[in-house]
Amino acid sequence: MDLMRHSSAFLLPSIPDDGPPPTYALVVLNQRLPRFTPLVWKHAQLRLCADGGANRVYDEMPGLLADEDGNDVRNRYKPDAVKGDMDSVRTEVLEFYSNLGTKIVDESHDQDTTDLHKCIAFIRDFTPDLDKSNLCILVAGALGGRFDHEVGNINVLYRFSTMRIILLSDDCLIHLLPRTHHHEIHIQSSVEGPHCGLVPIGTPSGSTTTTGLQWDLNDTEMKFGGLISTSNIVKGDKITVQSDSDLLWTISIKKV
Ligand SMILES: Nc1ncnc2c1ncn2[C@@H]1O[C@H](COP(=O)(O)OP(=O)(O)OP(=O)(O)O)[C@@H](O)[C@H]1O
Ligand SMILES: Cc1ncc(C[n+]2csc(CCO)c2C)c(N)n1
Repeated sequence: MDLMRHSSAFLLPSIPDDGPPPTYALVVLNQRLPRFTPLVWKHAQLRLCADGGANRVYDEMPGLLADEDGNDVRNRYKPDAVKGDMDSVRTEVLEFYSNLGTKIVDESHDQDTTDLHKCIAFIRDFTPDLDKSNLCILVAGALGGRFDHEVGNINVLYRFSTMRIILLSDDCLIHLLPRTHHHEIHIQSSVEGPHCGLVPIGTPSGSTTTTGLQWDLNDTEMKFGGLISTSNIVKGDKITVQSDSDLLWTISIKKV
């Protein structure tokens, strides 16, 4: 079985030169911007706002870069596209970015998929210039907030399970570990950990085996209603996971 490597290097000021770095794309959702949004914005080669996410960039980016001129920040942090059903983005914000050259994609006819879903499908299908050979999509503001939205955001990990997508908040990140691979998670201990979890959402896991955790699993069954691994602790700088089911990996983000 093939090995999949994971790293939160995008939270570091500069990405270490220890192998080919992923191409990052950023999707900003309609929640308070995580404090590291300007950093991941710089690492990303494509930046999208999901509907009301554009209001957040417009309203909050200047506050995250308080030592810079606010108007200058607004002009420099220009999304490549705003996409969604357009019921939350303000008209003045749409006009501001469209005058700067941002692509506006109105999909108000589709009331069956979320704005995040629409953004991921757009990245997959309509960005021919983006190198997708090692693409990692970062989603800012995906956690903490309305529970229906959080669950909808997690469901997007499953609907696009062959794409690398990382849900982010100020406090933690979540991504999928597909059962089709063995996994090696390289811990960036200056910015993440030690609290972590492995959660079998969707289907129970008959067997999961890990190394590098305080409470490692050894051919262990996990299911809702039984054991799931929450409040675990990373011990080493490398965690390995193999499972017969898709699992969610979550790790805390440090307030540095
Ligand atoms: N409170 C929240 N918690 C988590 N994610 C959120 C939250 N609010 C918005 N989002 C995410 O941001 C995206 C865009 O948000 P927006 O408010 O524009 O959506 P919406 O479709 O108008 O939502 P609704 O009509 O259900 O309030 C959503 O699709 C969702 O992924
Ligand atoms: C069974 C079912 N439940 C909820 C919705 C509503 N909904 C889901 S995604 C979305 C778009 C949000 O921007 C809306 C309105 C639906 N269509 N079908």
